[in-house]
This record gives sequence, structure tokens and C-alpha cells, in this order.
Amino acid sequence: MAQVISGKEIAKQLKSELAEQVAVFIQNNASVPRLAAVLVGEDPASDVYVRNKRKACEAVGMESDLHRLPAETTQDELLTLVAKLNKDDAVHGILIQLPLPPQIDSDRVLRAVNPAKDVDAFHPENVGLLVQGQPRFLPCTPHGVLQMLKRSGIETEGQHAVVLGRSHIVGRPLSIMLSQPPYNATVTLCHSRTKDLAEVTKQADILIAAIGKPKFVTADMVKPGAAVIDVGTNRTDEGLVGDADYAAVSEVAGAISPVPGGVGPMTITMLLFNTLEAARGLET
Ligand SMILES: NC(=O)C1=CN([C@@H]2O[C@H](COP(=O)(O)OP(=O)(O)OC[C@H]3O[C@@H](n4cnc5c(N)ncnc54)[C@H](OP(=O)(O)O)[C@@H]3O)[C@@H](O)[C@H]2O)C=CC1
Ligand SMILES: Nc1nc(=O)c2c([nH]1)NC[C@@H]1CN(c3ccc(C(=O)N[C@@H](CCC(=O)O)C(=O)O)cc3)C=[N+]21
Ligand SMILES: [Mg+2]
Repeated sequence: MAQVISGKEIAKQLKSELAEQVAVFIQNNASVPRLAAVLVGEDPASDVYVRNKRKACEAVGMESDLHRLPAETTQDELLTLVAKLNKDDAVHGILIQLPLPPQIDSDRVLRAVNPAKDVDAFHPENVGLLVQGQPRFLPCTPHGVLQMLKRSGIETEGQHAVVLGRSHIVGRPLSIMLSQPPYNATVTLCHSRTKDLAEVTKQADILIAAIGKPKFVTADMVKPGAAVIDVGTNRTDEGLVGDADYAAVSEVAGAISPVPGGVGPMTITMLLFNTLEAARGLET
């Protein structure tokens, strides 16, 4: 049976390290790191994420505000709020929960966030810095995945990492980071147009699933002994399910992360790290 990579446990360790760093920051700066999250419209999945973020902020000694706007919010109204948060010296990190409703141009809004407060690392300036190997903030979900590999003793250097999904939130930045030092993996990025997908995934020493299709990765797609990290969080009749068929894949894989209790808690922890980083950059 596969080693279980518990994001929840790793996140717990990281949060206790973070709490110490937050306490030191507060001592030295007489200011508490503060995250402002913006949620437009109703979405049960986002509610869970936002609730978990608030709890995690409290647990490490940081402040958080939730700005909840109605689904019919206009682009101008949202841009006005972003401008206000950009100017507010008490706010160190800004997170615009995605997806945004269709009347809003997401790219336009993400470009409006002060890059120094862009704790998701979605602003083009921060994406550019990451691609050039000089990141200001590491994107939360990819950073969480890489920490899970590192803290589970899974070697990435020279290994073949196959990433399923090319979204700007997960797959694309993760594929870039895996290819760079210190990770130094050989990376293949797959998406909906990839031919003979199972033939590609079977070559993976490290397989990352981030497509949003419940139980899509089956045992026959996995090389025996491979490490499988499941980013998917799909709400189904059976509850929250990953992109991998956990029961079957764990019979083949050498290591696998569960859902829930895998990447999700790591994403939130990395967001808190970025908020502390942002506060350090803005307060000194
Ligand atoms: N745990 C966490 O912290 C997080 C979890 N998630 C979860 O991860 C999953 C992915 O999210 P996100 O990256 O935003 O997804 P998107 O929907 O933005 O992108 C999905 C990607 O998967 C590809 N894809 C879809 N179907 C297939 C297929 N049959 N074969 C190969 N590739 C396919 C798409 O290809 P194409 O580009 O060609 O359309 C696309 O690149 C979701 O379940 C989401 O809830 C997301 C963020 C954080
Ligand atoms: N600007 C922005 N940044 C994001 O990082 C972002 C976003 N928008 N939009 C939505 C996705 C999704 N996402 C998750 C984070 C944590 C869990 C999480 O904590 N999951 C728990 C439990 C979830 C549950 O019980 O439902 C777990 O997997 O164990 C899930 C999903 C971040 N995202
Ligand atoms: Mg994130």
C-alpha cells in the first residue's frame, strides 16, 4: 500500500512554525499581518475555503477580513474596492476569490491588485518574476504541492513529473516551478488536447492531477511506485472527491495524497506564509 501524504499533518507543522514567525513580526513591527479576501456572489465551495482561511489566520495570530459582495456587483464596484484595499496600510495581503461572475473581467481585476499585496501571485508582474526564477510570492497551491513532496522525502531532481491541467492557478505555475531549481524535474504538462494521455501518465515518477474530474486518474494510468498528488476537489453525491480514484490508485502508487486532507490545507497555509511575506515587505 502507498505511503499517505497527509497535507493536513504537514500544514499543521508549518502553521506552528508560522505562528512563531508571526509573533516575532508583531513584536518587531507593532502591526499584525492582515489578509483581505474578496468573495463575489454565492458559492458553497468558496464558503468552505473562506471559512478555513479565517480559522487558519486566527490560529497563527493573523487578522483577516472577508469582503462579501453580491453576485450582480459591477466591474467598477469591484475595482473601487480593490483600490481601497490597495491604499489601506493595515491590509498586507489581498485575495480575490475565483471564479468571478461573468460580467467581470477577471484579468482586469487581478491586474488592479497592488503586486506587493498579491498573495495569490496572480498579477502579471508576479507571474513574470516567477517565470524568470525570481519570485516575489510563490503561488499557493503549487507551493503547497512542492512542500508536500519535499517534506515526504520525495526526490524531484531528474525525475519525470507529469502535470495534468494547465490552469493559471495550479497546473501552469506548478509545471514551471517543478522545472526550475531547486526542484529540477523533467516536466510534461497535459491538458484536454493531449493524445494518449494514459501512455503519458504511465511514464510519470511524480503525477499531479489538477483537472477537476472526479476519480479521473485510474490505477492503469499510474506507474507502480509513482508519487501521486491529487489537487482536485470535486463535490459529488459521495462527498468531496479528488481527481484520482484513491482506493484503486493507492494499490499501485508508492505515495498518494488524500482528498480531503491533502493539498487543500496546504494551499491555505501557503497563503498565510505569503501574507506574512507581504507584511514584511510593506512594513519595513
Ligand atoms: N486543493 C486546492 O487547494 C485547490 C484545488 N483546486 C481544484 O483542482 C481542480 C482543478 O482546478 P483548476 O486548475 O482551477 O481547473 P480549471 O478548470 O481551470 O482547469 C482544468 C484543466 O484541466 C484540463 N482538463 C480537463 N479535462 C481534462 C481531461 N479529460 N484530460 C486532460 N486534461 C483535462 C483542462 O484542459 P484545457 O486547458 O485544455 O481545457 C484545464 O487545463 C478542481 O477540482 C479544483 O476544485 C483548484 C485550486 C486549488
Ligand atoms: N484567488 C483564489 N485563490 C485560490 O487559491 C483559490 C481560489 N481563488 N478559488 C478556489 C480555489 C480552490 N481552493 C481551495 C483551497 C482550500 C481547500 C481546502 O481547504 N480543502 C479542504 C477541505 C474542503 C472541504 O471540506 O470542502 C481539504 O481538501 O481537506 C479547497 C480548495 C483555493 N482556490
Ligand atoms: Mg491560491
